[in-house]
Amino acid sequence: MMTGSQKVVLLACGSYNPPTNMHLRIFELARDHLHRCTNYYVIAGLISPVHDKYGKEGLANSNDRCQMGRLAVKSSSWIHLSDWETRQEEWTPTREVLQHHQDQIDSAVNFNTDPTVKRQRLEATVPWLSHIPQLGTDTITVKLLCGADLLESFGRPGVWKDEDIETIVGKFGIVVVTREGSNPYKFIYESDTLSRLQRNIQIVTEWISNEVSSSKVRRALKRGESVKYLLQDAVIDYIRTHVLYDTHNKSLRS
Ligand SMILES: Nc1ncnc2c1ncn2[C@@H]1O[C@H](COP(=O)(O)OP(=O)(O)OP(=O)(O)O)[C@@H](O)[C@H]1O
Ligand SMILES: NC(=O)c1ccc[n+]([C@@H]2O[C@H](COP(=O)(O)O)[C@@H](O)[C@H]2O)c1
Repeated sequence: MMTGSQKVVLLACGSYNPPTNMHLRIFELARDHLHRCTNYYVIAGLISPVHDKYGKEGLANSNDRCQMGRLAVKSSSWIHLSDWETRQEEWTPTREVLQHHQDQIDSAVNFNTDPTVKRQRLEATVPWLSHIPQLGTDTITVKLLCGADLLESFGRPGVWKDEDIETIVGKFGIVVVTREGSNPYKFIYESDTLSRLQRNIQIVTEWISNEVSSSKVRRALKRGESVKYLLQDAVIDYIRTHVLYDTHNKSLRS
């Protein structure tokens, strides 16, 4: 970590229905870009699966989505799963999800300067934070990590409140990974709010474009087609064992 850099936690929200290797890849791409091109130093990544009451069609239950998320992030030393959203009574808007994790981090950082005491308390209360070796007393900012499709959903009427967009981008900041079929530069140019807040938007170009999406994976699973190398093997095993995504009677090829 270079002196003067700003510590960051990247939080990505989504259905994770199921978590794919692209969900992990966008974290690696974003971290690599931020370290090479900005002053940000990424200390952790967080995957936050959405609440069951978000009500998206075909959403597997959150317990299964969190279990698959935990299995998926096992291949990473710095990406963790946060099940906080799924444990709430209702769906939580993304601005509040970011704020909750920011508050957790702030209270952990300020709690106690004795590293042993701090770690013990974190292990008991916020295990993902206790895994961060560089947790000192510096300010840590949570940023939203997303694909360009999520950024473009900001423009869909009635989906996001204007004040939430203002806070998410203006206060926290957003890191956007390009995705086939989206043009985040044009989208930002056409939005007065996003153009004004452009300093807080990092765009990361995925040159090795790969249109893996959870919906395509679900379709393949339903047809009994192989999804090996699109998902972590442990996630495929979990789907098979728990007969998710209409895989019954299908001999899921691995
Ligand atoms: N191939 C990809 N490239 C860039 N970003 C992606 C890609 N797949 C997922 N993401 C991003 O990961 C986050 C979580 O995505 P989500 O769980 O909604 O996955 P999805 O594959 O888009 O789902 P679905 O196909 O079910 O709509 C979102 O910000 C989304 O834009
Ligand atoms: N107003 C909001 O805060 C808002 C609106 C739409 C989607 N989201 C979040 O975006 C993520 C992805 O949603 P979609 O799969 O519908 O694109 C989910 O985690 C969801 O909670 C938040």
